[in-house]
Amino acid sequence: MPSKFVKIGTRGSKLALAQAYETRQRLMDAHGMSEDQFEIVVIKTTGDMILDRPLSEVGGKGLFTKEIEEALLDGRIDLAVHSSKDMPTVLPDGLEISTFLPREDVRDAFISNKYKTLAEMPEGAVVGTSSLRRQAMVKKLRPDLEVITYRGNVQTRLEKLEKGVADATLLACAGLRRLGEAQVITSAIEVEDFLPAVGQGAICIESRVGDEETRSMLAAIHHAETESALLCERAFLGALDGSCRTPIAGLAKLDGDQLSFTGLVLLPDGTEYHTIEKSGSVSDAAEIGLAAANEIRTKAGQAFFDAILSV
Ligand SMILES: NCc1[nH]cc(CCC(=O)O)c1CC(=O)O
Repeated sequence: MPSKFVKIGTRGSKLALAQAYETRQRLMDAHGMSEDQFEIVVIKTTGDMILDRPLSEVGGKGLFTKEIEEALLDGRIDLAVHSSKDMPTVLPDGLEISTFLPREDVRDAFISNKYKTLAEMPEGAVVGTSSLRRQAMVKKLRPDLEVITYRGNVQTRLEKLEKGVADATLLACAGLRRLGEAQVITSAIEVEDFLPAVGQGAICIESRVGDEETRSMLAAIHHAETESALLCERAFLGALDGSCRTPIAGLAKLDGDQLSFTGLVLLPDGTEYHTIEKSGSVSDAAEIGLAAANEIRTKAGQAFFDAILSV
């Protein structure tokens, strides 16, 4: 049993705290540790402070991670818990993603008090979302709907729905489940219709390179299948120079030692999109993601990528 006192760094949103508590609980179960051997250290990030603009307008990478990574490098925390979806593909020197927890439901949820599915919405109905990927995919499936962008955490987005600012919204099933809010899901949208963001539903844990004590403690809660899927998806995103704010989707599925990846890139207005499918051995997860990125770049052309990366 680790004798050390463990400091877990996290953002302060309800979802981030739920992820930190899940990590703490898994460590307690794996090592017979007690809650008082942990401290949850809440760190405010740039992304938490700017609430009045879409993140795509704020720009810059690592809006939800930079301040937490500084605390990790300074030794103020021993490990940081993140949504993989919000993690940049390039980490600062000296840090690594050492651990993935078992992935939750990867699907997006359709949430509405008026309609049961996206397909059922009448022409001109309003979907509110903060994500360019979701905006683009709604436009691809239903060009006749209106999409408005709004920001805020899961709670404030649900409140906006209550107030009638939009007729429906889309959120990750995983986040809602972790918040204990799964009852608000009107219907889960299958990934064949609505491809999730790279990393959606997967919690990852970042630690210092060379901190073997923390690493070996974390090894007991690591989920290798999730890591393989994420290696593939993050290689795809990284090679395309995308982030959680670009209209890029990707999902790797594992079946025994086989991995199949689907990737999708879209213009924000949904008028043009390109898909790619690649499969191979799980041991080549990152190579499959890279190959998919190279093929989709050739397929879509550089002008298309210049357009989506400058939005
Ligand atoms: N960008 C915010 C964010 N980051 C991770 C999740 C959901 C949880 C997850 O995908 O693990 C969310 C909210 C959402 O998209 O609904």
